[in-house]
Amino acid sequence: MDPAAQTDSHPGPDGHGDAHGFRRRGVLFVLSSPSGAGKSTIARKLLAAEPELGMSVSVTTRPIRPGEVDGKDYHFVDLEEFRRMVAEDEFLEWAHVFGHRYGTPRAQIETMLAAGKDVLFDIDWQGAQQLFQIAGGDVVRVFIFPPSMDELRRRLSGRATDSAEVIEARMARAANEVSHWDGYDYVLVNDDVESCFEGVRTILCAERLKRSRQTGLIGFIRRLTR
Ligand SMILES: Nc1ncnc2c1ncn2[C@@H]1O[C@H](COP(=O)(O)OP(=O)(O)OP(=O)(O)O)[C@@H](O)[C@H]1O
Ligand SMILES: Nc1nc2c(ncn2[C@@H]2O[C@H](COP(=O)(O)O)[C@@H](O)[C@H]2O)c(=O)[nH]1
Repeated sequence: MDPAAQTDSHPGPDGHGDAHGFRRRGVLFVLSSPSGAGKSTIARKLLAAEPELGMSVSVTTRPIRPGEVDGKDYHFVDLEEFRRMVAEDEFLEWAHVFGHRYGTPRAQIETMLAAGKDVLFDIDWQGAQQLFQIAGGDVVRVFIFPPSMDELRRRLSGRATDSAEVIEARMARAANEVSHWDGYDYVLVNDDVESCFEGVRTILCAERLKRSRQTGLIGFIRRLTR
């Protein structure tokens, strides 16, 4: 990634920052969990609630599921095209997950950051680690636990998008995914969708504030106290 895209301030509508005069840069916001714990569900709610947040749409060699839309849920490609993208260094990170390949295309992230957006990533622990290294540690990583492994299995079955064989493979990998939880900045349990969403949204808001630069703060305070 172009380091300038990652660290530059977004000038905001008045050229000096956001509506309050604060400069800020894009937050790289990662959600990981074992498959089926609910991160896509939380991600959808977060994107609907936060217009300044853009979604990183991954490229995958996995077959498309019923109901998925190419270009919205993923960019679905064959192995040859994925290999071409790797060879031409088009990925910020990529990994083997559940027998398929998944990668984050670099160009869309640069475009969103240049437009002043924060970026949401739904990626596994391998992707979170790679992104952390690329971004020099300036990544917010949230790990979502299911309430129990039985409930995880119920959710994977209830989603009705995968065969029994695929569900078993994902359950078999769940313990491994969970074992990486302590590499994350925040950990939440998705027992209830609404409260998990509120938790994730609170983390995003707090991290945005932490990164705010106070360039316009003095003027803002003067205007307030005039
Ligand atoms: N808190 C919850 N309570 C009950 N069901 C839930 C909850 N959160 C999500 N679900 C349901 O669980 C299923 C799996 O959720 P989702 O697809 O969001 O998981 P995921 O972590 O994104 O999975 P994957 O990694 O495979 O993409 C969906 O059918 C979703 O509606
Ligand atoms: N390292 C990456 N992991 C990714 C990426 N896109 C998705 N994922 C993760 O793969 C699994 C399976 O997803 P599914 O849609 O097949 O259920 C899940 O844990 C995702 O978070 C990526 O670009 N890089």
